[in-house]
Parts: sequence; C-alpha cells; structure tokens
Amino acid sequence: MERQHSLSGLWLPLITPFRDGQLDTPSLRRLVAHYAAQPIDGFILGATTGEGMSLDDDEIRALLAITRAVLADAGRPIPIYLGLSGSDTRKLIKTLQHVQDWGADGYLVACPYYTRPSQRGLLEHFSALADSADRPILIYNIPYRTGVNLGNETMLRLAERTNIVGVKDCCADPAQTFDLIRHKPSGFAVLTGEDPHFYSALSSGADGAILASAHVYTSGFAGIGDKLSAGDQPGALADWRRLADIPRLLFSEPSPGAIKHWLWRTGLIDSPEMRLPMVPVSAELARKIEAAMAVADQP
Ligand SMILES: O=C(O)C1=N[C@H](C(=O)O)C[C@H](O)C1
Repeated sequence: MERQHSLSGLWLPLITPFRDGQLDTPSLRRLVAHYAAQPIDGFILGATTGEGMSLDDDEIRALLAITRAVLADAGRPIPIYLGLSGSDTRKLIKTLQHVQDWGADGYLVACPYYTRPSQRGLLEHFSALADSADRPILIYNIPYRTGVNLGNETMLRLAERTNIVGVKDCCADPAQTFDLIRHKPSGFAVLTGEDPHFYSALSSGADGAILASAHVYTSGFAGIGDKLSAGDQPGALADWRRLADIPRLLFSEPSPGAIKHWLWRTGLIDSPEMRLPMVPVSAELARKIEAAMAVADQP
C-alpha cells in the first residue's frame, strides 16, 4: 500500500491575525516569516486555532496564497494543510471540489459535529470524502468539540485508505490513543492535538503533534520531540517540566485568545482581535500571560 505521504514532527495550527475586522495581511506575512525560521514541519491553516469557522472564501484563499509565498521566499516549502469541517457529507464533498485549486497540500477534516452519527455513519462519511478528495486527508478526532468519538476500529478501517494519511488525535483518552498507536499501519500518522498530553503522547509513540501552544517557545517544543527521537528521554522530560504550564495557561480561556494576546505583546501581530463569538482574553489572564512572558527560564 503506497501512501500519498507520511506526516510527522511538529505542525503549527497558525492563528489568523485580524485588524479592524479584516484579515491582517502584514501581520500574517510577519508571522509566517517568523515561523519559517523555526523548526516546524508543517502548517495547518483555518483550523480551530485559525478561527476557520469565521473565515470567508476570499480570506482562506489569501491565507493560503500568502503563506505559500512567504515560505517560498524563505526557502522553506513545508506542507500546508487546510482545516475543513461540516456535518453534511454531500456539502463537504462539494467543498473539497471547491477548494481544490486553492493551493493546500492536504486537508484536516473534523468529524461531523452536532448530529452525533454512528460509527458506520462516520466510516461512510470519511470514505466518501476520501473517494472525492484530490489531496490527502488527516482526520481530526475531537469528541469534546464535535460530540462524537471516532473509535479505533473505525479509524483502523479508514487507515487502510492510502489518502487518509493520519489523525489529529484529540480523543482525550490516553488508552484509546495508545491502542491506536499500537495497532495502526505504518505510514498512518498519529499526531496529538492535546497540548497538555504532548510529552506523554510522543513518549507513547505518537508520530508528532499539531500544537497551538508551539506558537510560543517553538524550538523548545520541537526540541522535546527531537530529544525523544534521539533516545534522550531524561533531557526531553526536563524540558517538558519547564514547558508543561504553558499549554495550561494558553488554554485557560477559549483558544486562541491567549495565544493572540502573547503574540501581540511580542509584536508579531498588530492586534489580538478575535471574531465573535470568540472574544479577547480577560484582564486577569492578560496579566498572567505578561508575567509568563517575563520568565526567561524556558528551553
Ligand atoms: O487548531 C487546531 O487544529 C488545534 N486544535 C486544538 C483545539 O483547539 O482543541 C488544539 C491544538 O493545539 C490545535
């Protein structure tokens, strides 16, 4: 079975900068240039962290085009996946056709939300998407957001398809994650999207992570993966002990408010603006973030 490609390492689900209600393209260029110089292995655009649900088609096309161009200028042609979601299989198939010339290398597709389909429904849903997609699909299993858990039996059947290249695993059940890692076929990637479980997922054999927290201390998070791959478990654990409070802080109010606040305070973006129903962080969290930013002792 020849897979379209295999995914691993640290992927960044990029925030989408806004200013005065518009996509803030100068900030976007600055951000992408910054992360192009960091040890990341791929970008996800327009997913949860990227506030994809509140972006229109023109904005998504601009996001993809600008990110691609800045990466090319930086000489770092890393893959770019686009976040997609929906609960109507037919509409999602049309969306896949609609976006096919927009320049994504693959799609991160969330489980259908709200309607809570059965495992058979999920199997048929993702099979139909895989049949019509022209690029690889990474499944996004996040039951606490969608209301439905794609179980391992179903996942392993989907993993037989060559263009379903992996899962962004946010099932929040370490036993389910570990069983999936144990039984998955080679080339099917398990990338954790549970920021607090980053170290434990990688230690259990996950192939990598899609980690919103890695907007800050990017090389520190990447270094933990590198150390584990090199067999330096004590070094990785020591680094994780220093970084483990960061995800907790960044997710203490609905994400990506805290990340945007941090990036704004460092000057990487011009505004911490969010689109409703998401709102910027409270004054109390802003104070905590600024205190954390002042701590220099991070890997
Ligand atoms: O944007 C994403 O994709 C991510 N989603 C997760 C979530 O917000 O629940 C977290 C992960 O770090 C990235």
